[in-house]
Amino acid sequence: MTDIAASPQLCHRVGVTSPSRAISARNLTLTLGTPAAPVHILKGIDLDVGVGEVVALLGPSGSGKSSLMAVLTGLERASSGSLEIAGADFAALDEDGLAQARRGRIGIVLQAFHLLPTMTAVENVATPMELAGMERARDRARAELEAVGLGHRLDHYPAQLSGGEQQRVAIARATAPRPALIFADEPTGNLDAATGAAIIDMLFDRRAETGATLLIITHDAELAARCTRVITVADGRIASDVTA
Ligand SMILES: Nc1ncnc2c1ncn2[C@@H]1O[C@H](COP(=O)(O)OP(=O)(O)OP(=O)(O)O)[C@@H](O)[C@H]1O
Repeated sequence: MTDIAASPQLCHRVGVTSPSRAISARNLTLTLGTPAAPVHILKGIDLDVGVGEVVALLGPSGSGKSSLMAVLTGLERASSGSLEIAGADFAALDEDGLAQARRGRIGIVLQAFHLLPTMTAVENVATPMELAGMERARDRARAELEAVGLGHRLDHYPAQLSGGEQQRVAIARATAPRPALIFADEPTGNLDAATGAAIIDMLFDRRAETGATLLIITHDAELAARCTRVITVADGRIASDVTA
């Protein structure tokens, strides 16, 4: 009998472990608002993203990019459709299940950093790993902060750091658990151009180092050009999908 676990190629084919697709979504919809006044935000999204792809998500304001990211990260439950993220069936999970599936699988970087103000840089990076029961969380947090050039800021609080430094902490927090996927929503939106460019270099470097799949929401055409694939969202649907 073939030992599936001992055959990575077969694992890929049968989808037992190490799925070759990071994202597989079929006919995803998201409707919010009230029953009397429903807002149809996502209107049937079909999307496959392979492991290691670097995808830019473009589209006009209000087109549904952040909502799509919220669904793909499990922060928001789709109203209908199927969704597999790094081998986990997100459509079948309840809130607790989604939270658990996110841990270690997904790293998120947002425009507004979202660091905890009462924790130092190393605590901000280590705490999610500690909560997820990962070993050596502090050591890993220190190493990741060193990798983003903040080895000299480990014990600083967010208020003692510049915007660019805070975003580097947020990147370290997202990448330290070695997630299969990193999602970034306009990660340079609060930074000046030079700092923003340095942050993107850092994010791309860390992604390359970890082999994660990266999906990044941006309005910046230059940044989109650095991605291997550009998806445009319009009115809750995928309007175009171009692989370089
Ligand atoms: N909780 C909610 N209830 C009702 N409508 C919502 C809710 N959240 C978002 N929307 C609407 O869904 C649409 C898509 O919003 P979303 O934030 O996903 O767009 P976006 O493409 O990310 O926009 P931007 O580029 O401006 O950030 C918008 O029209 C927004 O007003």
